Amino acid sequence: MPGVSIHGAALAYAGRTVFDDLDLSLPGGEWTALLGPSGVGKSSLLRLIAGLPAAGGTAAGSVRATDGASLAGRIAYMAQRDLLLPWLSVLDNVRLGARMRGKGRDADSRRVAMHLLDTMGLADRATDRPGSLSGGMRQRVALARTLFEDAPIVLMDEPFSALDAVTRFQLQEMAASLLSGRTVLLVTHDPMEALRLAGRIMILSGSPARLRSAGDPPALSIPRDPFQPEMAERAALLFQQLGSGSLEGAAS
Ligand SMILES: Nc1ncnc2c1ncn2[C@@H]1O[C@H](COP(=O)(O)OP(=O)(O)OP(=O)(O)O)[C@@H](O)[C@H]1O
Repeated sequence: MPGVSIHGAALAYAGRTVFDDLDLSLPGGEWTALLGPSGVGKSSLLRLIAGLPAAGGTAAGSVRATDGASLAGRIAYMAQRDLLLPWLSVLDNVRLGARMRGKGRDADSRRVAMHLLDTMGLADRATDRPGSLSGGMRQRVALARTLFEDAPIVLMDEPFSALDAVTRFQLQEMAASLLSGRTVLLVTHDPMEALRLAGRIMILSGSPARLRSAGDPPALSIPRDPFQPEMAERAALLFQQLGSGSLEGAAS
């Protein structure tokens, strides 16, 4: 599975530098979690890696796959907003990427999309329009759409944030299993979520923002059991690390 190497990432809006000269490597086949205070630039970094434009801003940097091949068509990106198309059914939203590539209407893709919706507990809403769904349901459809892409590299921006605690727990497990062995970058505000799912945890903080490692997560199998004592200890430390980071910009 290819990793991703980001070099010299920079972003500014109206002369204000959000980050510059950032380097980050996403090891192939592993989950990397990205934590940091609100507004520090996590979504922007994810968008830059996805090759999306910084509307109204100036972005730079190189993003390459470690196998040397093009990244085109190998990245699935789940944005913070679900971006569901209101005029399409839930089922057609899940297979939207394939439809846009001129596929996705065959029985096979219908079966895969229906299976994902079933896993998300939404099989009975397949023919509904997104407007009739709750925020958490919409987020599950967006997650199903991301998984449907079956891409080796997956970028997810707070994919579980709108879910109730029990559904979040279940979908974290499901995503860990379905995306095991993929190269994943997960933006989250939840330290325990990062600790459950990621092989590496990075913190983005300060202004301009800098990246630093939060250290190794506990040596437990993924998805890690949050009820293990070492997870609670590590989460407490991560809270401290995040707290100190969030004041860096204000102090400087
Ligand atoms: N289109 C834009 N025009 C001007 N500034 C922007 C624009 N988009 C983002 N920004 C600014 O860039 C900075 C980084 O935003 P970004 O959304 O990447 O942060 P974030 O860390 O993902 O925040 P959150 O955790 O709240 O989602 C913020 O200060 C934000 O105000």
